[in-house]
Amino acid sequence: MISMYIIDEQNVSGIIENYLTTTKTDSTSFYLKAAEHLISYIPESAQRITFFIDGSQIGTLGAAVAYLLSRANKDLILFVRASSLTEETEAFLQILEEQKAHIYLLNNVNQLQDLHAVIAETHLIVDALATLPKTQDEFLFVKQLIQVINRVQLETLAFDFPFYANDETIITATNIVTFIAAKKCFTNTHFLTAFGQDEISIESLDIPELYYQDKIEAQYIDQDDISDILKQKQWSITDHKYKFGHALIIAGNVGTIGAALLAGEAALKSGCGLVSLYTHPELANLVPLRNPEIMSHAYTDINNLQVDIKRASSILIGPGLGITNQSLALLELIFAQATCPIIVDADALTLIHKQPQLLTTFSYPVIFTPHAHEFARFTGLEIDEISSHRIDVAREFAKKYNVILALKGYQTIISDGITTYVNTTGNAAMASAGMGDVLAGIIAAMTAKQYASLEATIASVYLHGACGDWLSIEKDRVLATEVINEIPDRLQFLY
Ligand SMILES: NC(=O)C1=CN([C@@H]2O[C@H](COP(=O)(O)OP(=O)(O)OC[C@H]3O[C@@H](n4cnc5c(N)ncnc54)[C@H](O)[C@@H]3O)[C@@H](O)[C@H]2O)[C@@H](O)CC1
Ligand SMILES: Nc1ncnc2c1ncn2[C@@H]1O[C@H](COP(=O)(O)OP(=O)(O)O)[C@@H](O)[C@H]1O
Repeated sequence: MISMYIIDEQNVSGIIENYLTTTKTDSTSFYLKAAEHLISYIPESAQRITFFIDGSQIGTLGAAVAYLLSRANKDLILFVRASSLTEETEAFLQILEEQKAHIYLLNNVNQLQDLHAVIAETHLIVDALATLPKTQDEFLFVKQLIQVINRVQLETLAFDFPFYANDETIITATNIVTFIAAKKCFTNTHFLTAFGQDEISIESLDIPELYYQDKIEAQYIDQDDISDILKQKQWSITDHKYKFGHALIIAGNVGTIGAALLAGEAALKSGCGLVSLYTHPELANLVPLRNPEIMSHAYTDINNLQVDIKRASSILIGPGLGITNQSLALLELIFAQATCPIIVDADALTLIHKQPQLLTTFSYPVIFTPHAHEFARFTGLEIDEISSHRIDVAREFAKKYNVILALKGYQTIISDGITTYVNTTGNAAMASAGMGDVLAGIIAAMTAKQYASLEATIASVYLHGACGDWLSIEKDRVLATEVINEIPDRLQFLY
């Protein structure tokens, strides 16, 4: 990918227009130059091609490509969905008409009945539609249009993004060439389910970042970003364990001690110098049997806990903790006494929802790590609403509560309310019990090692997914403990 930035698909036309006006670039030359690049996405074997274009700048790019193809003697059918077109589109269409291309104005639902037969005769569909429906009538029309296009099951090249009516009705493109930067709709769960990253290419249109930097909504995280973060900390031969941080973990209950162990082990393997685990009194003595490096205590040992709260360089609360009054009291204690970053995970997220006043009093970084269900419970939003607007809901939540949010799932979104990142590692083989507990442990270690909280969260999410990706090369399913064992090698690789 040329650009790792993500912008709203609805801003592209405006960015192109602004660029052309500000730089006083001749617009026809601009579209023709772009079309010369775009033509390489049209398979040579496609002789008869259907174009769908509209009044947007994407539509103009479609018309410009059609114009070049007509000069290469391709047979073209253009369906134009617009009440008004750009001047350049009008000009391209006029020449295309003279060259005997078939051009139809698409504005009537009755036309859709015959559409299928016409498209089916062609070899390729180019979707250069970008103007989303504004009225209910337009919506119904567009929905039916997309259904007809999809029923033909032809190879389909989408310009900028596969046109959609709503989350369920998206043109099933086989290839996508997106302009300027990646698009926000690509992070929508429905879109992610329908398309793979491999199907998306980016064409910058030679528009410099200056013309869209105020429109950047988020950015994908790449390996270099993580290396840059990790390299900020260099260890010396004289370092002792406290230099590598002390993670305090409050986790586990009867039946879920595994969650506490997974978080603790993940923190250790992520390079934390010391892990203190406070857990259910009946279980504390079992912890060293599984992992002797972890210092274990009963969470009823409040005196020791208060000392550790002051000594810790990060505090993780929640994995397998249970939703009890005892857990709530521990959460309140942490929020009252912590002097370091706090990671709020799993059951602690559910508890904090009942005590929102806690979120008005803290003066240290707080990191929330919900999966979609936990986030829905916290925010009261429907899971569908979250899935469709992952960047927006994550950013708004982080801003509202002044926390760092990692909204987990495929392409985890991380935001501090100002800058938003989209993770590029991780896969469905990782969808197994305890995987979130491991991530929480990694974040606890990274924050304990004094990486800035946002950077620690980004690096942890990327590292966690990178372990899963590495393991899934040879396995269909990846266990949480396998990810833990992979951490040191992946960490070293990323440094
Ligand atoms: N070995 C262990 O001790 C384990 C303990 N765990 C702990 O068990 C407690 C409960 O965990 P959960 O919150 O996963 O509760 P559940 O596993 O009970 O899930 C609650 C609900 O969330 C839904 N859900 C889970 N993940 C989702 C996602 N990514 N998107 C949408 N819906 C989703 C489920 O369908 C379910 O309806 C936590 O404290 C957790 O840390 C789990 O991490 C599993 C492993
Ligand atoms: N399909 C997927 N693609 C990428 N990452 C995934 C996928 N499914 C799960 N994960 C990752 O695994 C972790 C699961 O966390 P969570 O749901 O809290 O699990 P648990 O409660 O069992 O510990 C998250 O970090 C999530 O991003």
